[in-house]
Amino acid sequence: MNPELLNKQFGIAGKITFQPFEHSIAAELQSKFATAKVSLYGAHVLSFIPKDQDDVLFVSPKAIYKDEKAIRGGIPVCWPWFGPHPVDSSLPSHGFARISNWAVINTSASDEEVSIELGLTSNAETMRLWPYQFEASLLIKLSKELTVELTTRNSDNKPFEVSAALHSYFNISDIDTVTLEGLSGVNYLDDVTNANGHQTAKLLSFGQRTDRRYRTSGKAIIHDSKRDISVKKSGSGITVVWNPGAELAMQMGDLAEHYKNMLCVEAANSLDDTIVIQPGMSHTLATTIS
Ligand SMILES: O=P(O)(O)OC[C@H]1O[C@H](O)[C@H](O)[C@@H](O)[C@@H]1O
Repeated sequence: MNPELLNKQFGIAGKITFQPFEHSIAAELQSKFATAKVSLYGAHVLSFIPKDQDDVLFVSPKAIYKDEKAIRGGIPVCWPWFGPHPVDSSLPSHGFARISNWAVINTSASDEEVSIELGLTSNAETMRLWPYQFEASLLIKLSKELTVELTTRNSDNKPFEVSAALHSYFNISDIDTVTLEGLSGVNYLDDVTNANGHQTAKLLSFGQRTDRRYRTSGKAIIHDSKRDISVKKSGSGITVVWNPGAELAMQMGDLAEHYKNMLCVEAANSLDDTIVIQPGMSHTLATTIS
């Protein structure tokens, strides 16, 4: 598909247009309240800009745009596994959705909301990486809020297991001063120390490498000096909180010093919230950002 054909088939005047973007194509969405940009490579939301605000999402100025590489920032779709593959570490980290080209399935627009649905279906290449027939879709709805819904449908004749994350990178003023609310009283697995923990403080602060999987389905609020960002979710029993900290970030060519301006708060299915999907059934993991 090229942008002209996509504009003909799915473009909506003044609301949705398709443009060439790096090695792929991006959809630009414009609602009454905000704009958003979505790359078809990875079904990757790259920006969410409410009127008169800065981008709510962070994309690294050092992000690398090429096939087989995930874009550093925005909302990578980690699927059908989160983190390293459970048994074969040679397979792509965080699955293959974020390094696959997705198709446009549908677009729609009303006075209040603009939406686009992207799809990824099993094929010879995905069967090599993950031997199941599936239909995945990512529905992106832009109104005052941004909602992203990842639906996995099992179109095979045997059950399969999925872990996943909507790995949202938020644009923040300074990792040393930002705080995160909503995790108090929640148990977590600390992936830096590999130890279990329990959050007692009302606000979580950073300033060092943080990589935790919190066992919660509740909402979180980022308190930044310039605004609050609310991260709601559904179909998710795990919230991943990640910032690599200075030392690790400096080893990441596509991030480096820009780690200071990002915080990941991710609606996820992982650990004992890994989802088993029976043939013909589906599961939806969703996040709403405002
Ligand atoms: O570098 P990536 O493959 O995009 O992964 C980035 C990060 O994703 C998640 O937040 C994990 O919890 C981290 O352990 C990981 O480092």
